[in-house]
Amino acid sequence: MKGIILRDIRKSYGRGSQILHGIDMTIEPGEFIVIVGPSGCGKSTLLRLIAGLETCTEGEIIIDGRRANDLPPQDRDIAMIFQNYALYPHMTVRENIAFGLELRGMPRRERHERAEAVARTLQLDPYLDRKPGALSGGQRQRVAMGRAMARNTSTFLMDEPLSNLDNALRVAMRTEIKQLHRQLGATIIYVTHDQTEALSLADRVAVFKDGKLLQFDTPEAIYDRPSNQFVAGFLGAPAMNFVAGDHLEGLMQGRDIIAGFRPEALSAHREQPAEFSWPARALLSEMTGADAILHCETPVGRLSLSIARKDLPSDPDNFWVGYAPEDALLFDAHTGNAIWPGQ
Ligand SMILES: Nc1ncnc2c1ncn2[C@@H]1O[C@H](COP(=O)(O)OP(=O)(O)OP(=O)(O)O)[C@@H](O)[C@H]1O
Repeated sequence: MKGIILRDIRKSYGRGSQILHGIDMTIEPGEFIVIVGPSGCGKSTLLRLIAGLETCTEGEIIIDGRRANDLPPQDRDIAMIFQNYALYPHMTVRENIAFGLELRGMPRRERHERAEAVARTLQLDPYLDRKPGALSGGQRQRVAMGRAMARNTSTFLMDEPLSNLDNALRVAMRTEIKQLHRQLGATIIYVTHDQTEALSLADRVAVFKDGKLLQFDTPEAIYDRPSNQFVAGFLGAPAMNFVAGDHLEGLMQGRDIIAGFRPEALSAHREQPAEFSWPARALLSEMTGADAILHCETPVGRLSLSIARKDLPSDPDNFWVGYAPEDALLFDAHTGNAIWPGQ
């Protein structure tokens, strides 16, 4: 079977410092997987295990149907792209892209032809004779990807490849990486701590925390049906609003729950709506374009609303925040696990 299967992967560095606690994932060929989670949760460690740069303490890594635990990195048909590009400053773009091919003994002419073909795909052909110092951050990033692509591998591992770029470039490169993925049909496993990157790039998102995989699903499922309160709060910007269950009317009673409302699920009103609302006072409104993010203070705590600018309250010191109980996602206050209707 093609693809990558991780079975009960555990990793510890010496005694008492377990970094990964039994990770199970099946990655289909051609999938774009994004691994997301807070700093230190083990994302890079998992990538390094798949690449073969580290060995796992327990568990199995199956690549294209073959147990790969003992395969050296060069025999895994995998290319890794790091955030600090690792380009050679004294080499041209052509030589940088062709570099890995030389190590594999490909003749010079063929190497350069291959580098030029890859450069065309990445729209780097005007820069083939330049050195990295004369390129923008985004162009350098593309050269690093070009080097990985030149090797014709079926799987790319990317560790925060956009984190050194400024915001505008990051957004542009996101689109490029997505297009490239369509073009190459390769499997991509991409690590980031940026939830926007995760939701916008991935076919499936893997959310990690403290060395555990909390949820592995499509961006839509992760957003709409998070499996627990951490996942709900980590993905989505602004973050989900959490309200203690005993403050809520119209929701199930008799169980300790936390209700989560996405910022777009709340509304602002000049007059008190007939039901389900809290009085509010604005703290800050951020213009994001046609919409605005309204941060406000209410008796149930601070809330963030994402609303059309035209719906911003005319009196920021005196308005109402409305909610519909059916829009709340419910979490067990003790375990943090999601509670779905009927449970
Ligand atoms: N060689 C090592 N020896 C001991 N501990 C290590 C080693 N490499 C990583 N760690 C620890 O493993 C944990 C996970 O590190 P990892 O780099 O996988 O996290 P990450 O999720 O990628 O974080 P970040 O987003 O900050 O890069 C960290 O606590 C780190 O200190």
